[in-house]
Amino acid sequence: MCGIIGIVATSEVAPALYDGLTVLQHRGQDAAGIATAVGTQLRVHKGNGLVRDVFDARAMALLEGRVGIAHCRYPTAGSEGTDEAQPFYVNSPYGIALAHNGNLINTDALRREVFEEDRRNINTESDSEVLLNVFAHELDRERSLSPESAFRAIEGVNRRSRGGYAAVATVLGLGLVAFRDRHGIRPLVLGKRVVDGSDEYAVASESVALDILGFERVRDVRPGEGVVVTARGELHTRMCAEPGEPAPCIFEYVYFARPDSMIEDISVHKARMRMGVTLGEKILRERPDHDIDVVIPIPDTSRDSALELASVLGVKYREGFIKNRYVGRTFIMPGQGERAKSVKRKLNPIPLEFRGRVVLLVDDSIVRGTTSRQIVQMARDAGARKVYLASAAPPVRHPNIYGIDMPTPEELIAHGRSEAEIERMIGCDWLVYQDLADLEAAVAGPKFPGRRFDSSCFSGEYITGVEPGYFERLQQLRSDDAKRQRRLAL
Ligand SMILES: O=P(O)(O)OC[C@H]1O[C@H](OP(=O)(O)OP(=O)(O)O)[C@H](O)[C@@H]1O
Ligand SMILES: NC(=O)CC[C@H](N)C(=O)O
Ligand SMILES: [Mg+2]
Repeated sequence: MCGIIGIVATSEVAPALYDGLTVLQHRGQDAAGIATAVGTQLRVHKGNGLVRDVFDARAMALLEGRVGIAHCRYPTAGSEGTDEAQPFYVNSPYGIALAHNGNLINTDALRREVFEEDRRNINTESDSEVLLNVFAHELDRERSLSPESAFRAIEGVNRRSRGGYAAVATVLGLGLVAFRDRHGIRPLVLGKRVVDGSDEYAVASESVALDILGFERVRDVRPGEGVVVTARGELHTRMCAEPGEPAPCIFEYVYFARPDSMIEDISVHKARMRMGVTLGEKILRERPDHDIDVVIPIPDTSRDSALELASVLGVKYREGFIKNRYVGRTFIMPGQGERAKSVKRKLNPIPLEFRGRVVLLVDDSIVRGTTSRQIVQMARDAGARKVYLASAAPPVRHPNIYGIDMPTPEELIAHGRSEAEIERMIGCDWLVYQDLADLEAAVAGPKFPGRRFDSSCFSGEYITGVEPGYFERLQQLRSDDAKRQRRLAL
């Protein structure tokens, strides 16, 4: 899952883009980049690493301009190489830089089309470079450059592209362009601030980026909608696709987004608290005579749910694992070896919270099972009498194809396994998962009952449909094994 942000201001935007990226860092730790428009030039600086490692004073000085976009990357396509860091750039028409969060599922067909019919070169394996070239080609068909022509180009993109995408672009001579796929799978939110009487706008993956930059959250960009903010600060919006059924990704609420963000008018923090309540109620239903002494969250993401769950059970909540704040998120690391090592470096138990106790560990989700297997063992080693495990999300049994890098069913611990088998593999005394209907109701909350989400990694239902052979090809390209081979070749 990547983080994107675009800003049009009345003063230099690079410092704000940088600050915005630092609060979107949890969405992608592999690479980062900023592109700004100044006069007739696009300035781009990008590289592998965390935001703070990619930019230094020299790079920031280069990034002049009052219109710009930025990206932090967690790859779902292509390699982890520097040349696939974003934003991507094309010099024609006008000069366009684009940053993308999501994953296209018709990349191969589009890549062929772009080369054979649009006669454009794609230099990397990245789906985002394909998306940029589709947009560039569609814009090139227009006679002039205006918000209207950009909207028609976005219509073209939406007609041709399938998958999950939220994108920001800067087009020389126009300003900032942003768009979102017709199901709104990936998030994108619009913000506004007034500086010395002038309007300034920003779009970002998460509202937390708007908050820290002093932009007020106006609303989410609608599924299929295009947004243009001209370099002079005029906002234009238009629907650029046949309306599709909205299906925002539920995994944003489960794991990806920061709790202090609002997505689709739903507070991520509140959604997680409600997940804790419904999971607690399930435990009370299924194990009314439970013997749990203490509820312990697996930091960071599960905290909101664990606290509420403990209160529903009427059991005390304790922080039993201390997280090394200098180790990043482990789930979004590229290789299994690195992920497994990082859990140990990241979490350390406080034995007195475990010794002689029956503990219920709570995590937001169990994906590959890397975290839970180690954590359960750590709890036992720290002296727990019994170790139970609760997951605020249902079993992840199916690949995600819209921007979360879980492409290979065999790598998912729950794929093709019953809950009893998973329990045995994880080594806990019992395991409880949230039911999907409860998760969806918890996220929708009282304000949006019955709202539909993209829950494909739990249900196996893909709102875009999937071409035959797609999963097999994805697996060949993106399994941990394939990634290891590619890294060796770099
Ligand atoms: O079953 P797994 O494959 O281990 O994946 C699931 C775990 O990974 C994530 O934690 P992560 O360390 O990435 O981030 P966090 O600190 O935000 O919880 C998530 O919160 C789970 O703890
Ligand atoms: N997680 C994402 O949003 C990834 C964006 C894009 N598919 C890439 O791999 O760079
Ligand atoms: Mg975690």
